[in-house]
Amino acid sequence: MSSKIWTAVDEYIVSSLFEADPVLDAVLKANRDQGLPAIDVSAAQGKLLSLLVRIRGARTVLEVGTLGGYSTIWMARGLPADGKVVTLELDPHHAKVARSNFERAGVSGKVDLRVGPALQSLAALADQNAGAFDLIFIDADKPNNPNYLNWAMKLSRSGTVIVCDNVIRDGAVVKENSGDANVEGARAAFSFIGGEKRLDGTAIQTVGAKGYDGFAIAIVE
Ligand SMILES: C[S@@+](CC[C@H](N)C(=O)[O-])C[C@H]1O[C@@H](n2cnc3c(N)ncnc32)[C@H](O)[C@@H]1O
Repeated sequence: MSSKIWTAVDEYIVSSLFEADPVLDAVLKANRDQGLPAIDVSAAQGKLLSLLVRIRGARTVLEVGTLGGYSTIWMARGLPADGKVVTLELDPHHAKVARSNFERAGVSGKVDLRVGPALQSLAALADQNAGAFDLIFIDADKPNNPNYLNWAMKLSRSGTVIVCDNVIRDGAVVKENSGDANVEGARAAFSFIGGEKRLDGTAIQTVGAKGYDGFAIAIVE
């Protein structure tokens, strides 16, 4: 089974279930034209995030790792009119592209984009009593996964849903001492979720246009 068929099935999912979406197509085009790496979530994954926001009845979302705002837009679309996504991005160029994408998608009023190292932005959010968030999506530098999960616990309440992306990594997650900091970050996410009594979680392996990976999902008890 090759990644070609995974991509074809992703295209089938999108063409069967989604309306044509020139805005999101333009967002992805802008991201590539502006030199951002193609590490946005897939359309099927973005829709899942949007559905999770709706299923949770979330009004407030925290995202760690904006890139060009593709996943942010999907989640913003799942929120009610007065809902808010706070999204954190290190790279000023990514943030600039994301801002113009939020305008393009008509979600600027729902998005609070904060530029800088996420650990600093998270500390500032805690100082400002900005939590508790209803859903938290962690998708930034993977070695910091346990630090982000630690902040997520502080910025959550009972019922908060936490999603952590890229935790399977072509199956390398099962390797101890892989020497790969991203794999170690994925394993650290599992250790954190498994070791935190207030979290009840699982992880789902996925294949698709983005290859073989997966996400962890947990709820705060
Ligand atoms: C995988 S991309 C995010 C993709 C985005 N969630 C999407 O699906 O459209 C990861 C992003 O995290 C950002 N990032 C990396 N380290 C960071 C840090 N320490 N603080 C904040 N953002 C960081 C990167 O610049 C990159 O834009």
